[in-house]
Amino acid sequence: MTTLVIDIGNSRIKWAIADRGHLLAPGEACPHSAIDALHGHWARLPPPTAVRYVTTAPGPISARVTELSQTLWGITPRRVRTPKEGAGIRIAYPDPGQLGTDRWLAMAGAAARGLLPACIVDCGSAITVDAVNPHGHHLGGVILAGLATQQLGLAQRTPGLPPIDVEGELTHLATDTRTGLRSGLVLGTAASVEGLYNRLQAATELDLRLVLTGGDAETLRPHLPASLHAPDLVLEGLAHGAVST
Ligand SMILES: Nc1ncnc2c1ncn2[C@@H]1O[C@H](COP(=O)(O)OP(=O)(O)OP(=O)(O)O)[C@@H](O)[C@H]1O
Ligand SMILES: CC(C)(CO)[C@@H](O)C(=O)NCCC(=O)O
Ligand SMILES: [K+]
Repeated sequence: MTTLVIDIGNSRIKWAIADRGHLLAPGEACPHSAIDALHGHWARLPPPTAVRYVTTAPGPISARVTELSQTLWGITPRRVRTPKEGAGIRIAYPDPGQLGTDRWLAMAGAAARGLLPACIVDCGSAITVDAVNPHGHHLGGVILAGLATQQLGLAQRTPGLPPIDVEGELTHLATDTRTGLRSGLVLGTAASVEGLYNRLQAATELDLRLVLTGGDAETLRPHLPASLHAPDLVLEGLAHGAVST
């Protein structure tokens, strides 16, 4: 009775096999451009009994994932969508369907791990920062550009600047262009997240646990106070939500 859970983000596809609400070993994240390689990975899996996915980027990639699942196992994957209330989370948006399903699932994953009250920061193509109280009530949140998205923006609008390599020295007092760009990206984004976290703590009057997930969580974490890294929170929420909703 295993379920293949898949998170189709704007940059990458993440997946794992889940059993009764818990993740077994997650697979490697796969860029959209490498989707054909998934066929090879999935063909080696013991056939799942169900396939569930979340997408923030509907279109050809979701269609391709659906086709792979149908070809390999004859299963049409179910797309999960944000409910008003589900998997231990009540959504703050008056129109819950507007909230990215990955955001609901990350909150559900945090609730399932007993991490509430929390400020959940999903560091993907976009960075989302959401506050959830101890009862699983989502209180709201914000969306900003992620690291790769910021890099792309600079590369397009300021083509005279060199490309940014996130590996290397970080300092607020950079004395060369590459260090300044890298430090602005990493330290500047971490400072944004920290500032938002502090403001959310003040606004909600809650002692929120700072929980990081998403592809850039590890890059940002060293520059954030006492944060907890939960690498597969969306997939965990998907595994958990699949059995509880
Ligand atoms: N091996 C890698 N390949 C590509 N991006 C990577 C890799 N490792 C880390 N990243 C970072 O991951 C980020 C994307 O994260 P993630 O895969 O969680 O996003 P996503 O789920 O596709 O996006 P979103 O949920 O916002 O639609 C990029 O900003 C990039 O810097
Ligand atoms: C913000 C992203 C892209 C983050 O993956 C996703 O959650 C999304 O497409 N959200 C829809 C808009 C919203 O959450 O309000
Ligand atoms: K995501």
